[in-house]
Amino acid sequence: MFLEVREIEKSYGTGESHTKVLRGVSTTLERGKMCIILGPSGSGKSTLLNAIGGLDRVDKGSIVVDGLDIAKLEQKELVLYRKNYLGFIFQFYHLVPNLTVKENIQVCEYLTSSPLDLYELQDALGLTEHQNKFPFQLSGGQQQRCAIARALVKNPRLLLCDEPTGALDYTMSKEILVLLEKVNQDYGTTVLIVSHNIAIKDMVHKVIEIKDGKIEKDYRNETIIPAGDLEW
Ligand SMILES: Nc1ncnc2c1ncn2[C@@H]1O[C@H](COP(=O)(O)OP(=O)(O)OP(=O)(O)O)[C@@H](O)[C@H]1O
Repeated sequence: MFLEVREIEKSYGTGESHTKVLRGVSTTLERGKMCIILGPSGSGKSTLLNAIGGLDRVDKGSIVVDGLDIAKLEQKELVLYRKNYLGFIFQFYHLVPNLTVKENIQVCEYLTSSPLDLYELQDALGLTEHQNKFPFQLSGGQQQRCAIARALVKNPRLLLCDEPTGALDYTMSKEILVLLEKVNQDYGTTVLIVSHNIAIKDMVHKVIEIKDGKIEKDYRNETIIPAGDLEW
């Protein structure tokens, strides 16, 4: 199994402000599959994604990614894990404002000895004509495409997406979902998406629904609908 999450628990705060956010979460994901984590606001979706991404530590349980038990890693090893295994996409792109599209992607290209071809990637993501523009000269969808290219250039094994379409309108959201699907198909990248958009559950291989820090539903889709055909 590519990803195995076993009985993880996570709390924030102490005393009266103590909140148990993840209460024994277990799940798995096969290599090369797409998965969505759904659930109400505050249910623990981002906390789970951040734990898998090594951005936050869990209190109990284990998270094994491609054979690596990340809950056991020291801080320096966690940095290497994020560098060597992961790509991140967030709701608000987080591009470097004074770098062009191409330069934003290059920042991550230098993180690996075997990056994907920058120009092919720009082409695949429709960024070639925008490569010399700065983020403020781009639409939200174009900025997110740049963020996807930046996450992908180091050819990560796992792409973690926290509300990747949260700041985009319908058309641009769909364009980004089609791209994520293409990335999964063309590069075989395992993709884990946190979103409030329940339509996405029809285009992914696996659906996890969280409520109050526990998994309520966890199932595989028998059939999946192409992202371009989703309606919401
Ligand atoms: N660093 C933190 N310190 C304290 N509490 C936190 C921290 N991060 C998250 N929480 C709390 O943990 C709970 C779960 O947060 P999380 O962001 O995982 O939820 P979510 O399901 O992703 O919500 P949303 O859909 O609104 O983004 C919330 O009650 C939140 O306030």
